[in-house]
Amino acid sequence: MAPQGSPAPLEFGGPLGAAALMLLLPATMFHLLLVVRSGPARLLGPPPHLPGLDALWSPRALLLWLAWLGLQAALYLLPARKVAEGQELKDKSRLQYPINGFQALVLTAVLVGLGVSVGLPLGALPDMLLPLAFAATLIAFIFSLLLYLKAQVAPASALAPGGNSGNPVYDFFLGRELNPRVSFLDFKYFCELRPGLIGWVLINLALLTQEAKLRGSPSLAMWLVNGFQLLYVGDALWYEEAVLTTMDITHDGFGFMLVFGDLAWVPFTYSLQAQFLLHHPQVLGLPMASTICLINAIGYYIFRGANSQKNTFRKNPSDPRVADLETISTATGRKLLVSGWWGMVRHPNYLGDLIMALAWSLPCGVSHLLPYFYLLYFTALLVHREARDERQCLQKYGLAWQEYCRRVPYRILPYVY
Ligand SMILES: NC(=O)C1=CN([C@@H]2O[C@H](COP(=O)(O)OP(=O)(O)OC[C@H]3O[C@@H](n4cnc5c(N)ncnc54)[C@H](OP(=O)(O)O)[C@@H]3O)[C@@H](O)[C@H]2O)C=CC1
Ligand SMILES: CC(C)CCC[C@@H](C)[C@H]1CC=C2C3=C(CC[C@@]21C)[C@@]1(C)CC[C@H](O)C[C@@H]1CC3
Repeated sequence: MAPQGSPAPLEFGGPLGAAALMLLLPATMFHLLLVVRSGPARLLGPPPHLPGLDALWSPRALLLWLAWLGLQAALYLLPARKVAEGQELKDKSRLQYPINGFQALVLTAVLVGLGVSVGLPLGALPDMLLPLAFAATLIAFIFSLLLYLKAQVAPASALAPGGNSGNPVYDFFLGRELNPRVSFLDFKYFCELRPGLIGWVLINLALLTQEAKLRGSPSLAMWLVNGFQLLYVGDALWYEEAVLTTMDITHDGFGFMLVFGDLAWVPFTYSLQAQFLLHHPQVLGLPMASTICLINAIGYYIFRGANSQKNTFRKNPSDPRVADLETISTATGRKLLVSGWWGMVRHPNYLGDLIMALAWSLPCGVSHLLPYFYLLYFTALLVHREARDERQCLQKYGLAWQEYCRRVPYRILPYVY
């Protein structure tokens, strides 16, 4: 299907950038998985050894990851407490999405609990991370290829604004179809929240279990990392409906970037701090632990406050919780908040998220840079994402957006950026 209308500007450095990222992202993930278990655990040093194919390839790991995807897909298809409508599409239709992500998290916890009580060796998972990550990467490449082929027969109205440049490498990376689905199973929405996010907290739990086995009990640092990240994932699934308005769902196609990000990058690199703690135990005193909890609480307060304020406002601007906030009118009929959290900086939710990212690394001490990888990567991701969002908002809201930028000059960090 030929791309329609004026071509969207190329992002991520065009085809060359896309090709480089397709190599760099898996390479970085494997580098992290290898160095985290090495003695020096140097983020920038070479890995202790290069694994042979026998260390990477395991049919058992592939089957396990496929079974995991199958289980999460089955939980997705269970009756939901609510069915939400997505944003209006090019053809004026709206897709329907089940809101049962939190239910999937709870049911997974129950199933894992039952499994462990009858001898499921959860503690064996940390030793399988390398072959599991390899299986997830293979699945990501094959799945992205199938999605690319599926898009060849999709109607033009189903294609994403980006990801249809005509260059196969670029389009494979960004994704051609906006909302690929088979019947009620929406692949992008499913992958964004379920297998990766729930897989991440399950890997964390396995690392905690293994630490308890090795050292008698989990360390305070491991409890904090598990608790903070469980709160983050639980929150994402509780407020699942909010993901329907993110640029990933409304703007980006579903290609290698998101498929790999959701299925491999999130579970295997976002669990880096817990992996680090298993191999490099840290002693954490109560005063430091309390300070870190306070930092996480402040981050969460800003993150949740900002996200909820915008979501409430977008759902119903006359809701008493947001009705008093100052706004700017736009030509589209929608308004922009210019006081409250969104009057402080233009992306207060990113600020809260970054503060939490800091709190997740601090339990790992300050002797290594490696556990701070997430904070560094996430800062780069959010700065880039903020710039992409601003471009899209300028296109959508024109002068009103310029006025908003004038009234709220800082993007993420007040008086700094
Ligand atoms: N852990 C991770 O890896 C990641 C986490 N995140 C988190 O996910 C959450 C969602 O982030 P993201 O999808 O990037 O986008 P946002 O939730 O920040 O949404 C941006 C959109 O909000 C609307 N908006 C912007 N300014 C205003 C305003 N002043 N008043 C009203 N509406 C406004 C615009 O859409 P419109 O006007 O059309 O409503 C804009 O496109 C964030 O908390 C982020 O930190 C994001 C990426 C990765
Ligand atoms: C591998 C690449 C560098 C980029 C991959 C990006 C993805 C990992 C992220 C893109 C947007 C995401 C969002 C979330 C998780 C990470 C990805 C998939 C959340 C679900 C995290 C929890 C928040 O509450 C909502 C987020 C929405 C966006």
